[in-house]
Amino acid sequence: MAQALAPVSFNDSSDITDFVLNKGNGVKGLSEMGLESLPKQYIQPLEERMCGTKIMSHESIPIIDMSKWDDPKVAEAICEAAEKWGFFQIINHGVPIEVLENVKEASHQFFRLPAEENRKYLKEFSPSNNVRFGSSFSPKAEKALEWKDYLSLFYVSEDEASALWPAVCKDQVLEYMKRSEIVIRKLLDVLLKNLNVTEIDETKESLLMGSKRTNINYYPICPNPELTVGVGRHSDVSTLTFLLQDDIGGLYVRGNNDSWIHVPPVSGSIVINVGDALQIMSNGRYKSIEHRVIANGSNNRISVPIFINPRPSDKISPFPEVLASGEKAVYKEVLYSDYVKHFFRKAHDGKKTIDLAKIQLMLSLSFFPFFQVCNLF
Ligand SMILES: COc1cc(/C=C/C(=O)SCCNC(=O)CCNC(=O)[C@H](O)C(C)(C)COP(=O)(O)OP(=O)(O)OC[C@H]2O[C@@H](n3cnc4c(N)ncnc43)[C@H](O)[C@@H]2OP(=O)(O)O)ccc1O
Ligand SMILES: O=C(O)CCC(=O)C(=O)O
Ligand SMILES: [Fe+2]
Repeated sequence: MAQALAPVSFNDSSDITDFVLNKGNGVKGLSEMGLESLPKQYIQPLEERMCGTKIMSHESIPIIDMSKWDDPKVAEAICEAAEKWGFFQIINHGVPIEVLENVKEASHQFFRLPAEENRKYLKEFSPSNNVRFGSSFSPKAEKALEWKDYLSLFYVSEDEASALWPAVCKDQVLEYMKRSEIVIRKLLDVLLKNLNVTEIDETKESLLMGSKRTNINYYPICPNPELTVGVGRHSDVSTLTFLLQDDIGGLYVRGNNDSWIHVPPVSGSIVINVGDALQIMSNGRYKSIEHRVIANGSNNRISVPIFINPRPSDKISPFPEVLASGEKAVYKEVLYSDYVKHFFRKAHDGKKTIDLAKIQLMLSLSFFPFFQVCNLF
């Protein structure tokens, strides 16, 4: 049962920000007050709303059955999906359904806690930088806030997680992460073989899956879902993202020609998507595709992504094996923690984060005779 909130009235918009972000009520607190209309901070500009966009209802991202894992057709389907779509769903992946159900239930338990409990994990109060409760994405940088609360758990060790993660969900999240590991290794193995990387040594293991972060996203019922977003357009900064969603739906992936494609909930499935780090390491062969989540007027929604990342101290760049045939590097070397900080310090802005790593074509003006002539005047 949701906690009944004491009546709160807001005099101005800074009261709402304080209630949601500083007091730790989240948008969940706003939603449970039964607001009749969306506070103005959450109203997105027209171009960021879903209405008016082209939705390709007859298209869908691939669904890949992993039960016949050794079948070369499965590997082929995975690589093709990562190249063409950057997104696919997997079924019969080997993570027990019970583990998935338990993590969804534990996520609801966390978001059923009173605000005083959740508040303990706000950046200012959290016992560790590795556990963080928040709302929206980057509130200080955003012109319009997003209708989402989250708990973000950076994995360091079982001991640290046992000591610091919230008691209502730590065991279930740890089990989910442990069981997903084998599937993630299989996927990376296949994707890397296709790039002529036949051995994942210690260095590559760190670059591909040296750190893991699990987020629990909570999208409460919204009074005017058409005016806002759950999560704005972005690509993930991970190597791969392993995403569990519940049965509500609302995740959209960018398709061709400015269109959007829904990722329908499929019972027992996991959504896999390529992140920017793998796009960089594969020199653009695998694509991290823009995606977003709409707000919902009648149901609360939960999703639980595991972001598989390089270590913060790793320097990422295209793998030598990918460039061995003479292919030109499209991306330069970047320190992964710099890359992630750049992502977190701005509002969601589609695929712009990766510009940080792009090698810019320097056209020296003096190279062209025409400009040399102009320079004379
Ligand atoms: C929240 O909504 C989201 C999230 C996402 C996430 C998509 C991903 O792909 S997450 C995978 C990211 N990779 C990693 O976490 C592994 C590497 N980690 C690191 O490099 C570092 O741990 C770090 C994340 C860069 C933090 O380093 P630290 O030195 O501790 O830096 P800070 O100063 O604390 O943070 C910098 C800046 O980022 C903000 N921030 C930090 N962690 C989070 C977090 N978990 N969630 C949200 N924001 C975070 C922090 O507030 C700082 O900003 P300030 O303005 O406060 O200075 C996709 C879509 C979503 O909607
Ligand atoms: O909630 C979802 O389905 C996707 C969330 C997402 O894109 C993210 O957390 O990076
Ligand atoms: Fe995402």
